[in-house]
Amino acid sequence: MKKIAVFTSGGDAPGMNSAIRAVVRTGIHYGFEVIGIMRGYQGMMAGEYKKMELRIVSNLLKHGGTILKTSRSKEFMTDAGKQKAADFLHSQEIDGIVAIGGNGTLTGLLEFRKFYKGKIIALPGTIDNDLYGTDNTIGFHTAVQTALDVIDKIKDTAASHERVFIVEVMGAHSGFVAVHVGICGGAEEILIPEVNTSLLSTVTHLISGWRKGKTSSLIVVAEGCAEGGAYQVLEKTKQLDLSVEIGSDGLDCRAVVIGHIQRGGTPVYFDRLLASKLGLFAVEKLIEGADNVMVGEIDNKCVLTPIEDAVYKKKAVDPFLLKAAEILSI
Ligand SMILES: Nc1ncnc2c1ncn2[C@@H]1O[C@H](COP(=O)(O)OP(=O)(O)O)[C@@H](O)[C@H]1O
Ligand SMILES: O=P(O)(O)OC[C@H]1O[C@](O)(COP(=O)(O)O)[C@@H](O)[C@@H]1O
Repeated sequence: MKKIAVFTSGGDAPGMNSAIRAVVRTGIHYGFEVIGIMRGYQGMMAGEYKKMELRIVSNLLKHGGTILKTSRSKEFMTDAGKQKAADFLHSQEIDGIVAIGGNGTLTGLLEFRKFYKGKIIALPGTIDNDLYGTDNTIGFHTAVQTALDVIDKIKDTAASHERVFIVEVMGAHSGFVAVHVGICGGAEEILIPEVNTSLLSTVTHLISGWRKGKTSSLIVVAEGCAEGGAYQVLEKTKQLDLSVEIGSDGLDCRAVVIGHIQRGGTPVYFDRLLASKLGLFAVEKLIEGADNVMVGEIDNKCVLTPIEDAVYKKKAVDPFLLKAAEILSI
């Protein structure tokens, strides 16, 4: 093995740059040529790349986003697209690829295996933390901290106006961000895709808190929860008949969608450290012959998991955290 390629794909996540830096520096340290493919699978099909030198990755640790850019590509989902991408890698004599991305990127790698002859290794880069085989994904901690900073501000207004705020965080299919943000932001209720909750019981629980002296409340909603996003939850709440519980005035509710702010910004130390460790580990394992695996960290140890398991095995939200969220918000 002489030449490896690194790329970022799918939703960007803070810490991806630290991962690129670690892959490039480890590769060069062990005497490899490292190239950076631009714009994920899109750039791989178009043959867009640059040779990565040591100093290209200088001063990167503190920057959000990804210097290699990223994309979501429909063409790569076709066999013709994957063949084009493999032809490019074969023409450049690339012996192994290091992919940094989320669930979709890794699903793409499983398909790509049939087309590309070299070795394939993946790093978990997504704010969603929804990959099996790692306790945390690169970007998750920063996204949680960013959402929490917003919620701390919103809670000032909630307290001053004695309001209910329904705040939507990212997570189309998973509630990791919502649960962590909810516990740390002191949410009365957390709605996530993994748990079916009735809105009536959510609001009834909220009102029981007001009866015990609360004068403001926070509901954290993951964007993909069954009741919909924050604005849908707000509309449905308005339609509930709460006159018996709280009189004719109802609840004074507002909805906020935090959105893509959660994907950007300076990575917190945890994401830089995780990305640095996993980037180094990935290249070392690639050199040793690892293939079709994702690197991750479980109980502080770097581990390998087949990409198939990382994608298809379900990482569950910790039931202890759900219990903590419920008990600590009474
Ligand atoms: N089943 C699939 N087959 C081939 N490529 C896929 C498949 N699923 C996803 N991809 C590729 O991976 C890209 C990134 O996936 P996406 O879900 O958008 O982001 P993420 O990796 O952050 O979850 C997609 O735009 C697509 O090109
Ligand atoms: O950037 P887009 O296309 O609006 O994507 C939004 C989605 O990306 C995420 O932020 C991250 O998900 P992925 O890393 O799996 O792409 C999701 O939480 C959200 O649903």
